[in-house]
Amino acid sequence: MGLQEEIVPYVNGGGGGGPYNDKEEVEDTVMDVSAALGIGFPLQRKHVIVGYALTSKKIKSFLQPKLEGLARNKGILFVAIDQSRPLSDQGPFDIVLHKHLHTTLAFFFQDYRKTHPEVTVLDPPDAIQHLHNRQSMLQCVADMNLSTSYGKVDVPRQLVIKKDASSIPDAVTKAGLTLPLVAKPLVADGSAKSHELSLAYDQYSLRKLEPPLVLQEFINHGGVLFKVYIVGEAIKVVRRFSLPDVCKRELANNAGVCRFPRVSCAAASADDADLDPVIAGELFCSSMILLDDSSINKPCCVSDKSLLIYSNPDRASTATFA
Ligand SMILES: Nc1ncnc2c1ncn2[C@@H]1O[C@H](COP(=O)(O)OP(=O)(O)OP(=O)(O)O)[C@@H](O)[C@H]1O
Ligand SMILES: O=P(O)(O)O[C@H]1[C@H](O)[C@H](O)[C@H](OP(=O)(O)O)[C@@H](OP(=O)(O)O)[C@@H]1O
Repeated sequence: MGLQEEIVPYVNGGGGGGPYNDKEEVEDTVMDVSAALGIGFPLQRKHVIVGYALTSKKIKSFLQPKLEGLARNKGILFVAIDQSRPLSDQGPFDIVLHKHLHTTLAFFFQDYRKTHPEVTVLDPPDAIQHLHNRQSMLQCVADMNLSTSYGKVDVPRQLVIKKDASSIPDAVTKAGLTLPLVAKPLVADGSAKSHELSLAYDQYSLRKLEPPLVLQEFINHGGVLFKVYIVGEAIKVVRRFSLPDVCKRELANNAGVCRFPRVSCAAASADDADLDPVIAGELFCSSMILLDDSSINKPCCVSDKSLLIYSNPDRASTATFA
């Protein structure tokens, strides 16, 4: 069985909805990702050991038996890291993979990277610290100030409320934010609570929210967003259904703050959906899991945010990280 046959069922989760739908793309991406991680096929050595420190939730969703079996057939072994013990007492590892380290292990990581420079640590804790906060994580996008003839990359106007919910209405007025607003927990630590988002139609209802939080202006973007997965040179864009546009009439006829579910998850694939030509023509990335080249053995930036595409009156598109 070739690489493609082995990977596609897993990558598509058997029932579609995964980021890849085309066998060639799967193989190209696996090769690109392997090259980005310094894994050459056929493997130059007996096997590559990937140590992982993941939550049980992430292990369940990511490290599925099909992936482990496929990896093993290619000489790549996934080994769980004991998060209560120093990394140097474990291994040996060739690559270390983690997400949302708790402080003990983050401490072990810093020491481990000094004593094991030969090991590729993906997303070194000190390089992704700013991503655990919904204000600082978007700052790197705002600082890019990226604008071309095709359009610009932007972030929604937003306001951070650290405490005292009663002050929110006045703060929104003072900041000049336009309703509706998306309310998001300030902390983005991967917990279920960090994904509890709400849509506010009037600012006085905002008093009910629980700081610390970020209030973002809602950006109409045609109900579709784009997610980009990048590891080294490997790039994959998928389209996902998103929150529908909010028109003025809907805004006038609605009040309060409404919690909404996780709308753009893998099951909400819009890859085969008919897109508004204006949006479809301006392919930008959206919620991006960015593991740029610098993440391999160097400080890196991992971005995992929703990027919304909408067209300005001047026809140029704006890609907005949200
Ligand atoms: N400013 C915004 N304007 C319009 N829609 C938004 C905005 N911010 C978020 N959304 C909608 O809310 C969804 C979730 O937003 P976001 O990605 O910030 O939260 P999240 O919990 O990190 O999501 P996930 O981890 O599931 O990708 C987005 O997919 C998009 O549909
Ligand atoms: O659309 P996907 O499945 O890529 O969305 C991911 C999202 O990009 C983040 O990776 C989430 O991880 P956390 O921020 O750590 O929660 C994933 O959430 P999870 O609950 O499924 O792990 C999303 O699936």
